[in-house]
Amino acid sequence: ASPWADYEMAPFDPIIGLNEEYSKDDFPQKVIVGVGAYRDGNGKPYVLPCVREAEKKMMEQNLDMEYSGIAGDAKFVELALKFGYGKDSKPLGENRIQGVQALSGTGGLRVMGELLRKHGHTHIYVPNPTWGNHIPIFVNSGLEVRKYRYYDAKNSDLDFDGMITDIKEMPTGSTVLLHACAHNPTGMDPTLEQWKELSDIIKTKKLLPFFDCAYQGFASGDANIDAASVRMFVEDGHLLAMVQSFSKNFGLYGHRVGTLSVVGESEAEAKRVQSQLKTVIRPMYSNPPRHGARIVSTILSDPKLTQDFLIQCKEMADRIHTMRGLLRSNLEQAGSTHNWEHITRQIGMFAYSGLSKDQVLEMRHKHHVYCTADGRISMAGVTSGNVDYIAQAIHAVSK
Ligand SMILES: Cc1ncc(COP(=O)(O)O)c(CN[C@@H](CCC(=O)O)C(=O)O)c1O
Repeated sequence: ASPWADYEMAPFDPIIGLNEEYSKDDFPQKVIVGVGAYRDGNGKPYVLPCVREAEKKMMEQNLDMEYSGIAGDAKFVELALKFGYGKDSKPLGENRIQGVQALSGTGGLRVMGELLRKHGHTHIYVPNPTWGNHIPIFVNSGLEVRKYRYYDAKNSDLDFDGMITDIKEMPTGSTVLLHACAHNPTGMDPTLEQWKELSDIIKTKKLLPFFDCAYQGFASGDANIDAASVRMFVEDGHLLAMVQSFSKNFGLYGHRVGTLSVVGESEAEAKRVQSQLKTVIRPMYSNPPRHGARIVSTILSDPKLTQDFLIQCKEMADRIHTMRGLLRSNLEQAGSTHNWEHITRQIGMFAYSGLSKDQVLEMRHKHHVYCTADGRISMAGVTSGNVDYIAQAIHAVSK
């Protein structure tokens, strides 16, 4: 008999699997607002012009195709950490922040999950709700995933009191995963004052803050504003970890470009952690791909290209912001009596609509509008051409 005879068909991925179902739908006005990947005003994937510019520059350099180091492209990591932590970051200047190139956010999260388990951690706390893949990433790392309250569905708002209460209950030394900005899937972020309160309580509790920074520059349109939470925690003296993804802000989705870094008490300590990260990486995938890291490195080491990037990233953020206003006003014009102000209060890639699973499935099967089962709408998939149709569909299933 075949050695594969007893393999079951695995279920579709709740986010990426939606593409598969959508592609089989031949309804002419079908719309997908599932995967958090930016689309331009015509609903098409968007390659930032500064990325094309960078590739042109790279083509002239006759670059080799040698293996990268286990920790990846050192120049890229240096520039990426400066972009994330800030060029004036004190610990960065003291070399107390050390990192590795990661296979984008997912890869960085998994490597850190493996490192934590390898060094005796048994659990990690993630927000409820959180990006769906966070859970299997850490479960497969061998960690127990615990949740802390994050969202008040009744009021479509942050459940800050619940969050603080749950954090106060966490055992000392626990790792607490935090979305640096543009929380996925709710789009609800703590205010700066709330981040300050979180920093104080996390410090008092001696927890390990682990930032997932997947939308820097893409949320508010300002890369410094979007990194304010991480930089505040570093200012407050936290020794933390951060994953950076360059999928959305640089539009490098399929190039798998990211970093994983730690802030240590000393340069030597941070370098010891970096060396341990390399022992996880080597037997997992050995070393990361070069092209995407070279693109980011080419952009961030060229003042003109950096300026172009910041403008082009802001343009993406601004388009999404405009679509939020349009979706909300179209819902109101469609005659919906629900309060949709949370759509314009939320930030980043996603609107957490509040639609129930049944309403989502009805919208999918009857109106051919595809969002994830939790009611999350990728605002990047909304355009002035389809916003009315989407609003009508949401209204039809929620009146
Ligand atoms: C908070 C968060 N962290 C990490 C990632 C991982 O992205 P990388 O490309 O590995 O850096 C995502 C992407 N979440 C999007 C994209 C599709 C997906 O991977 O699920 C989403 O939720 O639709 C994310 O939203």
